[in-house]
Amino acid sequence: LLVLPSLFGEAGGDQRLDLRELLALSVAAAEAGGRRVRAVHEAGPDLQQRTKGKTQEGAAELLTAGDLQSHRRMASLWASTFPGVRVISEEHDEAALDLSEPWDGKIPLEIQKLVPSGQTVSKDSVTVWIDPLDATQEYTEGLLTYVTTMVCVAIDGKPVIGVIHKPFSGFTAWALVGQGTNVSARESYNERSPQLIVSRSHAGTVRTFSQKAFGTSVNIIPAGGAGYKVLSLLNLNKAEQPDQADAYLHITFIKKWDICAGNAVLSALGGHMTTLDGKDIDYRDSPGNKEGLIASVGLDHLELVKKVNGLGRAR
Ligand SMILES: Nc1ncnc2c1ncn2[C@@H]1O[C@H](COP(=O)(O)O)[C@@H](OP(=O)(O)O)[C@H]1O
Ligand SMILES: [Mg+2]
Repeated sequence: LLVLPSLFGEAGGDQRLDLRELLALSVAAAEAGGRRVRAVHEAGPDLQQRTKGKTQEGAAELLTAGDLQSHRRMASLWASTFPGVRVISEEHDEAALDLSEPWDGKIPLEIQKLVPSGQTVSKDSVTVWIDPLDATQEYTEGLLTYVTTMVCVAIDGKPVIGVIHKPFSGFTAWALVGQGTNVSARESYNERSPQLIVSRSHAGTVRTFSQKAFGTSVNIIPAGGAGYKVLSLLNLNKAEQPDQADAYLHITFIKKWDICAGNAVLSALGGHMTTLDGKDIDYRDSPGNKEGLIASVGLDHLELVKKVNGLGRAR
């Protein structure tokens, strides 16, 4: 492990951020948040679950102590390490952030090997998206394999760093577009008749939609969590990732903290995550994405888009 003392105590003047440090902090934050998610579950059974609102489709949006504590830890790490960086988290917390436990500055060996240091970006170009607990619904149901914590760093609106961490297995997928990643795509995917992974709790009419796009015999795998569904497109063993799919399809509203990290991981592998009409998603601005989502790697993404575009989403 390498410690970077230069990281701390920099006076305000330096507005450049090192990409490798951003990646290592993203991993550290996702894992630290994951420890909170796990601790709350282990202390259970009371997750202090409550409803924070409703989705546009009328489903309850749940919040648990796991979401909140993970948010506090993840947001505090960012705030104490890179003050002033724009961070957008799914959760808010009026309580002051805890700046007493900053990032230790250690760059994991695996990252040191794959990503050279010294590449910097301007602080103003950065937007950090935090999902302190993806698949909250499934977390409350005890379906823990779906649960992830995610961090994404967008630069000028493009997803460049993605981290998806599974607190209950300890696995972390990370990627820095154009530089390195610890995950890979599978050798082949089924293009003619792709297995689609879709939401189990915010599906909308995705089943009918999929049949219109890919034929009535299309194979659909319902699963929780946007992070989990992206992992199902990768080359991971079955014990880690029970579901394996060829494409991820989502037709209802979704927020950018749910999808940015997965988008970065897929981009790093040469894959794509776009709206249903094939547009890239801009991660600079407002959190909502109303245009649906199709994600793939190792497939002709444009062909997929041709099948799902213009079908009328009936949301
Ligand atoms: N229609 C919708 N409106 C708001 N959020 C949605 C949504 N569909 C999915 N999401 C969010 O996207 C994530 C993945 O959804 P799903 O598991 O249904 O595929 C979940 O995030 P959180 O668990 O972080 O809230 C879920 O709340
Ligand atoms: Mg989420």
